[in-house]
Amino acid sequence: MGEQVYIFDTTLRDGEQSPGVSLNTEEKLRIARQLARLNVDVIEAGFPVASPGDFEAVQAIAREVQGPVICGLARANYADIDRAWEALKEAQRPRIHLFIATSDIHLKHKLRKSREEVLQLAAAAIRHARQYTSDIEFSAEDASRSDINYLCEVVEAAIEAGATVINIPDTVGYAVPMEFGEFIGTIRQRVKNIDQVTISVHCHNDLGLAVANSLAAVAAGANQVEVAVNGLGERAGNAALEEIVMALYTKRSFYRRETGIKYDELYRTSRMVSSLTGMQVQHNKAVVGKNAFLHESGIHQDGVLKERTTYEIMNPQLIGVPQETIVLGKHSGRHALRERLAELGYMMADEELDKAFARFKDIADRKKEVTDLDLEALVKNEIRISKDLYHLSYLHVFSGTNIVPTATIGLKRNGLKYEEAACGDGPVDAAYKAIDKALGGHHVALVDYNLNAITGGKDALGEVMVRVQYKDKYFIGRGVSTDVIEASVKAYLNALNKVLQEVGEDAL
Ligand SMILES: CC(=O)SCCNC(=O)CCNC(=O)[C@H](O)C(C)(C)COP(=O)(O)OP(=O)(O)OC[C@H]1O[C@@H](n2cnc3c(N)ncnc32)[C@H](O)[C@@H]1OP(=O)(O)O
Ligand SMILES: CC(C)C(=O)C(=O)O
Ligand SMILES: [Mg+2]
Repeated sequence: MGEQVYIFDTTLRDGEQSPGVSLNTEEKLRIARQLARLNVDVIEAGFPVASPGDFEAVQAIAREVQGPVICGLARANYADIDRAWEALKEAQRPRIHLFIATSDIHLKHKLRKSREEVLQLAAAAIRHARQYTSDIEFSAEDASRSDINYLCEVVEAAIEAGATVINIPDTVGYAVPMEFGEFIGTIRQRVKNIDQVTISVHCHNDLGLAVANSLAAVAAGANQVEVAVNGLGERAGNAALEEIVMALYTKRSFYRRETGIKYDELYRTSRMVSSLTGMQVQHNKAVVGKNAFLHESGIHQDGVLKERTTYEIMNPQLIGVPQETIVLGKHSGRHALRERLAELGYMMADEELDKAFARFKDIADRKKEVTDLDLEALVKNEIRISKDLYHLSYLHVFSGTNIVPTATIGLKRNGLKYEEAACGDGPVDAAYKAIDKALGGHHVALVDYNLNAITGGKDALGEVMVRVQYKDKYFIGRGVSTDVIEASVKAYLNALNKVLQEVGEDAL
C-alpha cells in the first residue's frame, strides 16, 4: 500500500462547536479514550484559552491519553499560545495548532489588518510556539477564499518560522472537489520546502462536499485530513471521519493511501459520540446510519441473499456493526448483557452494569425481546457522567379530551420530599410545570424536545431527549420508558440535574 494519510480528529474542538453541543471534561475524556482505541493519529482536544472548562479538558486528555498526538488550538497571539502550552505540556506527544485567516474578506472585516501584518503575526506566533514544542501546525483560515499568491507567501513564511504541519482549510465549505484538488496541487508546486512538512486539509460541509473535497485533496497530495466523528462541527459540520476512512479503504486501488484506523471501532465510536453529544445520526447517513446496511426491496434482498457484495460495497462487520447472535430477553444474565454492551461500545464499570441490569430486567419484563437499540437507549443515561440530585418518586397525570391536563409530581433529594401539582397545555407541559414548581423555580430554559420510538411495535420503548439552556451552556437530558410521559419527565429531570451538578444552586 501507499503512503499514510494521517487522521486528525477534531470532534472535541470543531465538533464541539456544533450548535447545541456541550461536553464536560469527563465526557471528553471518554471520547478521547475511544479515539485512541480507534487509533487516530491526532486528537484536537480543544481550544484552551476559550474557557476554564476547555483548558481543564485539554489538560486532562494530555495527561491521560497515550498514543495519538494531543493538539490544542490557539489564535496567533502569545496569550493563546502560552495557555495552550500550559494545557498540553504533560502530553506524551503535544502539538500546538495556530491559526490566522488569510482571505481578504477576513483581513478587512474581521481582523482589520493588512496582509503584511497578518504574515508577520503568523510568523511571530509560530516562532513563539516553537520554544515550547517542535510539533507546530499552522492553519491559514479561509484558505480556499484567499488569493493564492498571498496564501503561498504566508505558507512559505510559516514553514520558515518553524511550522511542521500546514493546514489548508475550506473554512466556509466554499470549495468544490476539482478546484480544491488543483488548489492543493498549486500550493505543492509553488511553496518552497513544502515537501518538508505535512500538508493537511480541513473541509466544512456547507455544500455537502466536505468529504469529496478532502478526498480530492488527498488525491492531489495532502497527507493529513481533519475530520470529526459523524461529521460534527461548526454549522453544517466537518468531513465525517468514518466516511473518509471507509472511502480510502474501499477505493484503496484508486487512492493507494492507507490510514492506521482500526475499522472495527468505527461503529462504536459513532454511537458513543452520538450518545454523549446528543446529536443523533440520521438513518440514511453513510457508513454508520441505521439504514446503511439494510435492504428493503425484493430485488436487492434477493441479490444480497445470493451474494452480499451484489449490493454491499463494505462489510458491516469490518466497521464493527454488531451482529446479533444472542437474543437478550427476560431470562438473560449479566454476562450476556455486559458482552452485548461492550460490542455496542459501552464498557461499563460493575456499578454501572448493575444499574443497567436492573433497568434491563424491568424492560425485559414488559417486552419480548430487548434489541440493541433498546439497550443503547437504556444505558445512555448510565454512561452520562452525572449524579442525580433530584429523583422521581411518583408521577400522576390526568389528561384526555375536554379536560385540563394536570400532573402531580413527587421528587426526592437527600431524603427530603418535594411534591407539587400543575396544569398545562398537555400532560408533558403539566408535568414539566409541576417539576419547575417543586424545584422552587429556576433559570433554565427548555430549548428542544424530541421523542423517538426506539423499535417498532406496541411495546416500543419511547426515548425522550431534551436540551436545556442555562446562560450560554446547553445540557442534554434523556429518559426512556414504555410510557412516553414518564420518559419525558425523566429526560427533563436528568437535564436539570446536570445543570445543578455543573453550575450549582445558582441555576435555581
Ligand atoms: C474557524 C474556527 O473554527 S476558529 C475557532 C473558533 N472557535 C471559537 O471561537 C470557540 C471559542 N471562542 C471563544 O471562547 C472566544 O471567541 C475567545 C475566548 C477565543 C475570544 O473571546 P473574546 O476575547 O471575547 O473575542 P471575540 O471572540 O469576541 O473576538 C475575537 C477576537 O480575536 C481576533 N482573532 C480572531 N482570530 C484570530 C486569530 N487567528 N489570531 C489572532 N486574532 C484573532 C478577532 O479579530 C477579535 O479581535 P478584536 O477583539 O481585536 O476585534
Ligand atoms: C481553526 C481552523 C482550522 C478551522 O476550524 C477552520 O478553518 O474551519
Ligand atoms: Mg473548522
